[in-house]
Amino acid sequence: MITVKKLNLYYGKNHALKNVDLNIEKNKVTALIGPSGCGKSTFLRTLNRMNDMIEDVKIDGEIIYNGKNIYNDVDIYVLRKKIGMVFQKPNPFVMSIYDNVAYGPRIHGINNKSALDEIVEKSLKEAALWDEVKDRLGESGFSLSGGQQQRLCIARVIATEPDVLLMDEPTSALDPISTLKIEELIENMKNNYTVVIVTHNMQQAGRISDKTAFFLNGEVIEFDDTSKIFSAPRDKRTEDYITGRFG
Ligand SMILES: Nc1ncnc2c1ncn2[C@@H]1O[C@H](COP(=O)(O)OP(=O)(O)OP(=O)(O)O)[C@@H](O)[C@H]1O
Repeated sequence: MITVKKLNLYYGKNHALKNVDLNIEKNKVTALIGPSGCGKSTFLRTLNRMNDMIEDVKIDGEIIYNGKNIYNDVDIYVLRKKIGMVFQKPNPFVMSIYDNVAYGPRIHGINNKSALDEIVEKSLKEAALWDEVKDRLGESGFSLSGGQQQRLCIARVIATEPDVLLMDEPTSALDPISTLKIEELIENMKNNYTVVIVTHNMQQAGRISDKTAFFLNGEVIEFDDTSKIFSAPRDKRTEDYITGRFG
């Protein structure tokens, strides 16, 4: 799905990603784990070129998606539609629940009311939120609980029909019950999408991901099936991290 080859990223003089090679497989959940500041979020953001907006960033290497290097000949607008992002804190727009979900499709030229209705319903259903909001679609997105707001943000991304969902600690601001709902949702979503998720929560990575990449100081130390990483890691540093010896 996405092949990353010899990716290096510098914030000024800070070499934040070092020769990262990684293969992100279609319809799988890939977890990125590692101690604070090791480059997980930076890596996630390279996948839809969110770092481009930061001053003084230099990137080399390749990220091949659909046969093309996204840093060469790709329209960023189209790329971000296909590779969507969900952030740590739910960030609904200051508009109704309906308009939050319809926002992306409208930007991409869909204005027909019944087509939009259909997309809104389908996206909210996929995000496991429809039953809770179907009678209050005109209310503000901010009238929802934190967990519901995060599912609304997921519905908003799904509405533009992405292939890949990037999630940066999507449950770290949520209570345990909302967290479990989002985890369940992520497990179901992999039938239709490829998911890459940054998490600090080892149990979460173990529960929901198929593949895990362990980052340390900007390098990928180990990348394998999640079951293998957690039961028989090859590298001592991975073992030390997952058993809680540091980080
Ligand atoms: N916008 C930025 N400008 C400059 N340096 C940055 C920026 N974002 C991150 N960095 C630096 O890049 C390195 C990696 O940070 P990053 O946020 O990717 O790590 P992380 O593993 O996601 O950390 P955390 O788990 O704490 O979120 C750190 O040294 C950080 O200070």
